[in-house]
Amino acid sequence: MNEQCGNLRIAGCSFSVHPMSDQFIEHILESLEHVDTSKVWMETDDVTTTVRGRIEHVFDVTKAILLTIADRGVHVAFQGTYSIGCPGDSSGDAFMTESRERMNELNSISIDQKIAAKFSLYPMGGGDYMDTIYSQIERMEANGVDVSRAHYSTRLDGDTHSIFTGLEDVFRETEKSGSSHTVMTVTVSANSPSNKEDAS
Ligand SMILES: Cc1ncc(C[n+]2csc(CCO)c2C)c(N)n1
Repeated sequence: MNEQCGNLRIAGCSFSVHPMSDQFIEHILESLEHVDTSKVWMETDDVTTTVRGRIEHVFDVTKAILLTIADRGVHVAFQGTYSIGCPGDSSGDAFMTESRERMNELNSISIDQKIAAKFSLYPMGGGDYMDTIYSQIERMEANGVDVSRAHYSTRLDGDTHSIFTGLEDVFRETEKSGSSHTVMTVTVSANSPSNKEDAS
């Protein structure tokens, strides 16, 4: 049954995946095809794919696309810009009435994939933005993610599910803390040959 969510704001992510493989076209197109995107507005062009809708579906779909490619063992980079607070157009708004059940979590959860990530949070239009950023970085540590400092971003090492749960929590909490427009950029590397643990 669909819920009415009139007071929810539309979230979105514009993202690219870059599989380091001669078969990059197949990896990109097949992952976009394989993942259930029925609960988000979606558009793909030669640079990015944009998904828009409820926060849970935006994170569910982006995580599932990354995992679909990484699960094939290919080295893949992901870059995403998540945003909430920009007024949506009517075609995207229609997806805000979708129910909360995530369409890809059952498949995704069976995939065990370590990743390295860096994220940057930009809470705009409300309160002390540095306080918000520092408290959200602390929240990440509570999720069992290995958190370390980096220039202009925070590095996260760990399991894909812990990291994406943490990123979604950070995004939701920043929104709740009064930021009128929140932007979060996320860069991920999976199956990198230069991964410290694998390289010996
Ligand atoms: C998620 C995601 N969406 C779009 C592109 C852009 N792109 C680059 S190659 C290719 C397939 C052949 O056209 C596409 C769609 C991307 N890299 N990742």
